[in-house]
This record gives sequence, structure tokens and C-alpha cells, in this order.
Amino acid sequence: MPWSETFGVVGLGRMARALLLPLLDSGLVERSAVRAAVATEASAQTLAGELGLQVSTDAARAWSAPVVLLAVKPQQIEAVAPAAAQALSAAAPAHEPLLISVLAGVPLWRLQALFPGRACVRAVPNTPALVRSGLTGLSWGEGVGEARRGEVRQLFAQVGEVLELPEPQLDPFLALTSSGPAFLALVAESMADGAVAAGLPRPLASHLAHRTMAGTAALLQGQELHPGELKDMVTSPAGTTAAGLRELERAGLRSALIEAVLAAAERSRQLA
Ligand SMILES: NC(=O)C1=CN([C@@H]2O[C@H](COP(=O)(O)OP(=O)(O)OC[C@H]3O[C@@H](n4cnc5c(N)ncnc54)[C@H](O)[C@@H]3O)[C@@H](O)[C@H]2O)C=CC1
Ligand SMILES: O=C(O)[C@@H]1CCC=N1
Repeated sequence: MPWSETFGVVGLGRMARALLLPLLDSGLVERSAVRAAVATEASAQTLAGELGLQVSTDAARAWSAPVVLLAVKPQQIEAVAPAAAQALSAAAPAHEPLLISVLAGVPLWRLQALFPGRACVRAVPNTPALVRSGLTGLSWGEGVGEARRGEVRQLFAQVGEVLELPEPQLDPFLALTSSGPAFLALVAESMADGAVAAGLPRPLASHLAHRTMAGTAALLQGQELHPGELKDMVTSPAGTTAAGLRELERAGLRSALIEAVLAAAERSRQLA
């Protein structure tokens, strides 16, 4: 059943679009229900044309919706708060107005302080949402009723798996799942570079790198394999994989990835 209320979106950048486009395609959110706000008139016009949505720089219009997805950069949060307050004072508050924030690192206590009068949910999505293979971590703020929780779960379930987590776990969750696609993209790009160096044409190398990643993930998940088991399945005595693994260990790949996830989690905590 489509979303019955207007749906505000404040900040229609890469993450908001990765969430919204599948929701529009699925029919859960109708185009006519969306009230989106962005920073500049030029991007409002471009996005309105591209997506067939009502997009403007008038944030108060977006904030007048009973449910608002907030997807500006964490550093832009202070700038958007006044329009949210104006919208609440201009109209009688809707039944349980709700703010869904996807801002990295910004904790519930800060959302609740900046957006009084709205129940808040902190959501950590990732860009594979665009192809409905996303992961979203959710933590509820004070006063989010069961009916609203059900709607939020349903919304994010359209784009992948939804997990409810204690708020302190959202920073490492974000480091692994939201920053993770960039880390894995670097691995895919580098492996394709290696195949090009070894003589494959670039388009074929890129295609094969992506298929290898997807197939490996499907195998790990489908067979519930420990990654070490999969590695051992592939590695023949005195074979090609052992030769490659030796180079990866020499270069410190494990340590580099551990430190990358730790650094991303720490940065998320700093953005608070
Ligand atoms: N990109 C990703 O993979 C993920 C992003 N996030 C979070 O999502 C949020 C958005 O990130 P991106 O989409 O990557 O950024 P982006 O830069 O692509 O989008 C930001 C959007 O905010 C709008 N904006 C800026 N100031 C505004 C204002 N005063 N009023 C209305 N709109 C305004 C911009 O016009 C733009 O549409 C960030 O807080 C980020 O931490 C969370 C998880 C993953
Ligand atoms: O890099 C960032 O800060 C955002 C949050 C997680 C993914 N992109």
C-alpha cells in the first residue's frame, strides 16, 4: 500500500536518491507525495526535471510533511534546523511528526535537541540500496510509537535488510556497511588494474572483478562459510593463489582494512 502522507526529503544528494528511487519504483512512495528540498535553485531544477518530483530550495515545504528524511551533510545540520522549527510553529503539528536522519555520526540526543517536537530515528543506510541490496541500521529516539516504527522498518525493507541496533553500534556499523562499499570498490578497481597489467582489456577486467566480488559474497553467504575456509578451498599447494596471498600479506592488506574500518568508525564518532 502506498505511503498515505506527504514525505519530506531535506537534502536530495547521493544517499537520499539511492533510498528514494527504489521507493518510488516500488510504488511505496508516490512521486506526488514527495516534497524535497536542496541547497541551490540550479540543483532543484535539475533534480525536479530528472526525477519528476517537487524539488525546491524552500525547506519549510519539505519540513511541513509529517515524516521527513534528513540527508544533508553532518556539517550542514545547524543550517537546516530553523526551517524545521518554523514549519512546526506555522501549522498544527501532525500526529507524531517524525524525523529520519541518515547523517553519519550525528547522535539521537543532538537530533532531539535540534529538532524539538519531532520524534527522531537515526538510520544508517548504504548506497547498495539503489539496487535493493542495501543494509540499514536503525536506532529509535524517544517517543517513536510502534505504528511509526513499523512504517520506518517497511520503508527501509524495500531497499534491503534492516537491523535494529543499540546506538553506540551505529558508528562501527556505518564504517563497515556505509563506508565499506568504497573500500571494496578500491579492491575491485585494484584487482582489475592487476588483470590489465597482466594483459586483459580494461572492460573485461572490470566486469570480471565485479563478478568475482559478487560471486564470492554469494558463496560466503549461501554456504555460510567462514572466509578462512573459502580461502583454503581456493588455495592449492604451490599454486597461483598462494603466490598472490603471500604478496597481500607482505603488503599488510589485513591490517590496512582493519585500520580503515577503525578510522571510519572513529570519524563517525567525531562527527557527533
Ligand atoms: N553517501 C553515502 O554512502 C552515505 C551517506 N550518509 C549520510 O547521508 C548524508 C548525505 O550524504 P550524500 O548524499 O553523500 O551527500 P550529498 O552532498 O550528495 O547531498 C547533500 C544534499 O544536501 C543538500 N543540502 C545542503 N544544504 C542544504 C540545506 N540548507 N537545505 C536543504 N538541502 C541542503 C544538497 O543540495 C544535497 O542535495 C550525509 O549526512 C552522510 O553522512 C550515510 C550513509 C551512507
Ligand atoms: O563518507 C561519509 O562520510 C559518508 C557516510 C558513510 C558513507 N559516506
